[in-house]
Amino acid sequence: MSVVALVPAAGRGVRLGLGRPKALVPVNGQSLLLRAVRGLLAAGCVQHVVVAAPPDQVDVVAAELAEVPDAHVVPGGAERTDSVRLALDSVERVAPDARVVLVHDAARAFTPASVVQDVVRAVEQGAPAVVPVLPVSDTVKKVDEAGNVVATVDRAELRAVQTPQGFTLDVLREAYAAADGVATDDAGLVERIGGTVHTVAGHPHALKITTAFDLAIAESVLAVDIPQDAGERA
Ligand SMILES: Nc1ccn([C@@H]2O[C@H](COP(=O)(O)OP(=O)(O)OP(=O)(O)O)[C@@H](O)[C@H]2O)c(=O)n1
Ligand SMILES: C[C@](O)(CO)[C@H](O)COP(=O)(O)O
Repeated sequence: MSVVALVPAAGRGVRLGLGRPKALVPVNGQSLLLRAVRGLLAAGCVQHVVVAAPPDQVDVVAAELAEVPDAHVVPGGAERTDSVRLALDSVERVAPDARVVLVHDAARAFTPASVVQDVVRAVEQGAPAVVPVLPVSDTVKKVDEAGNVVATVDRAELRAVQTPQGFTLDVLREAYAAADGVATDDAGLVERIGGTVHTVAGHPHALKITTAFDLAIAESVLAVDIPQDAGERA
């Protein structure tokens, strides 16, 4: 039985604003996608990777991953959920012995190996769905359409959710089969079918590179040779 990781990498990177898919943006000479895929395989518990590429850039992405024999590339879709679904559809062909599946954003290219290992371990120990989380450090307020504060939310009950998210293959397939529309994360689809989603500690280095500021952080801090688990975990 093996572990397969699905890597949605078909986004356009609009908020980053570099005019190219974010996954192909290099940090210190290595693309976010290559870093994310190498990071998954280096964790030692993932055997197969399926990357969802922008449909018009499948060849470019395949060339980017040419040196990674365990990575397969499929065309992605219009929304992240569509891209994950298309990658999931290929698992039977690419990794027929897989029983555990991770879904990991290419944009979280600096995720430490320990987070990948903790998520896989939790699924293998019996959790049907697992997400890495961090506590929320800001005060969080709910606002109305006019921008006025309606309530202050108790942040002790809140967590910011990262990837990789881990699932038994059966549960993720069931969640996607039942999915009506998109979700901002894959565990959300498991919640919709009444599944229990377990949490493990995330890591600040697993941030999602979304804006130019995030990229600057990666270029100045994360891409240097730091111990994988340096920094605070939840
Ligand atoms: N249709 C899409 C949209 C997003 N993603 C992937 O989902 C992850 C998280 O998405 P996000 O950070 O929002 O990336 P983008 O969609 O590229 O960002 P933007 O909204 O700024 O264009 C990224 O690895 C992205 O490539 C995807 O595979 N398919
Ligand atoms: C899946 C995710 O990374 C969990 O935090 C996040 O929801 C992706 O969000 P985006 O809407 O694709 O930026």
